[in-house]
Amino acid sequence: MIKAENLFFSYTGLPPYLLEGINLQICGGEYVSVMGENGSGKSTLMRLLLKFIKPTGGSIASQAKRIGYVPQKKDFSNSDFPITVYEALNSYRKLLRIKNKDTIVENLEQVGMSGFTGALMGTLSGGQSQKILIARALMGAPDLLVLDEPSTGVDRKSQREIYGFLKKINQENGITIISVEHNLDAAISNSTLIYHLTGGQGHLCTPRQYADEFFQK
Ligand SMILES: Nc1ncnc2c1ncn2[C@@H]1O[C@H](COP(=O)(O)OP(=O)(O)OP(=O)(O)O)[C@@H](O)[C@H]1O
Repeated sequence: MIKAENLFFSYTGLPPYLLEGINLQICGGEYVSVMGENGSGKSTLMRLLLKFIKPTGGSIASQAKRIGYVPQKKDFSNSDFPITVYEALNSYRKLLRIKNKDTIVENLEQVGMSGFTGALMGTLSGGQSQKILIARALMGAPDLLVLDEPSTGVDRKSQREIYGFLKKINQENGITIISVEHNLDAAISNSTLIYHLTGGQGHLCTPRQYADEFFQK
């Protein structure tokens, strides 16, 4: 699905490198949680995989047909440009040139937010906005969904709903998921693999192996 080979990256293009010789292969159908300390380069690695930025060295190959992206939580409350949930999704629908307007309600239904079409984005709670961002990312039926800290600023109930939903679309619809996580419980109980990034390098392991390593420290 996605393969990074000998990936080097620094924001200046010069040493020292933030990412140093990353080799990562993620097969279709996996649910990979990317863990690591603040500043270890998790979001940067996601931006590289999404081709938003170019690697300083190495290569990235992706076989994903369509990628949905849920960025780090945004605060819509102070927006100078108030926009309803429907408008937010409809503009994205137009961008993707999806003709069927029913897609908007169908996607909102999937995340349990169909009653919120007329709500202003700025009036939604953290969990509600995150669900809307997930609904938006699912437009166009992606085969790969990339999320950056989906549970930040989200209460426990909404976290349970969001992770339950992500696990469901991974297991039932076969959508590959790569999710930057600080939530250890969620990573261990939901993902099929964990990618641990530290000191510019990473290693892939099972949630079980990760938990064993974590609790031995
Ligand atoms: N656009 C940028 N230009 C220069 N440096 C940046 C840029 N974006 C991030 N950095 C730096 O790169 C390093 C890694 O940032 P990144 O956001 O990838 O880490 P992270 O592991 O996702 O962190 P966190 O867990 O805090 O979200 C940090 O030192 C950050 O300051």
